[in-house]
Amino acid sequence: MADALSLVVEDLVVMGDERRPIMTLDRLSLPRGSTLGVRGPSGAGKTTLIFALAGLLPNVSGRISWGETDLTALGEAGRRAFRAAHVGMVFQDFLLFDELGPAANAGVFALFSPRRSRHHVRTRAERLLARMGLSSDRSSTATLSGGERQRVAVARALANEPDILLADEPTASLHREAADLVIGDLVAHAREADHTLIVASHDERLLDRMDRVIELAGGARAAA
Ligand SMILES: Nc1ncnc2c1ncn2[C@@H]1O[C@H](COP(=O)(O)OP(=O)(O)OP(=O)(O)O)[C@@H](O)[C@H]1O
Repeated sequence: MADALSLVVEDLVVMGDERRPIMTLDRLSLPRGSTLGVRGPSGAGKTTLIFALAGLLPNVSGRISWGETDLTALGEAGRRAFRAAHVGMVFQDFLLFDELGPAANAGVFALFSPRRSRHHVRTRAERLLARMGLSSDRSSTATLSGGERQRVAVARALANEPDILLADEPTASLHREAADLVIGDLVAHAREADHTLIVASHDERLLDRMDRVIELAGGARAAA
């Protein structure tokens, strides 16, 4: 596992399809291994910030430095390599493979892992699913409920033990009890080994567990 990384964001501007800024953040500094919540009204740019921090967006100016690496100075291939080495993501709309079962989805990173760590990723995925109360022997995720799909997506992100975990509304489609379990898993993952955790969320129970919370106002320049 790679060392945890600190984060420095400066003068971040993300441009939308019409070449207009859709998210701006003046400054954010996060020590390695800390947890951050991002709140803000719908459309404020929370998803955009999470995607930019993962290096998923092309039209980004300013600085996003994870340790020594400035993502805004890298091309697409460089950002992809950085993501593969460091970043786990929980997407708002899950992005599961419907035709694969929960275990195959949660353990999908085993396919891209070095041979020696594949078994570890798969075992960890199955352990996480069991802890979340999900049977791993179904052959498809198409018929799972929204909450169940959410838990598979969280298990997938955690199975790979990323040193940076970015999550977009990870509890949005869960009932309270399942949401609290997922919150416990995300925070435990961060605390276990000084992993960095950044979550965009409206869930106050989740935000309360973060070391810090920043507010995106949308449109206006934000600083943290
Ligand atoms: N590629 C794009 N081109 C133009 N505008 C975009 C693009 N992507 C997002 N937007 C707009 O940018 C704004 C921020 O979107 P974003 O999804 O980041 O908000 P959010 O805070 O995550 O909202 P929600 O809480 O509803 O998920 C929105 O007004 C959205 O419509």
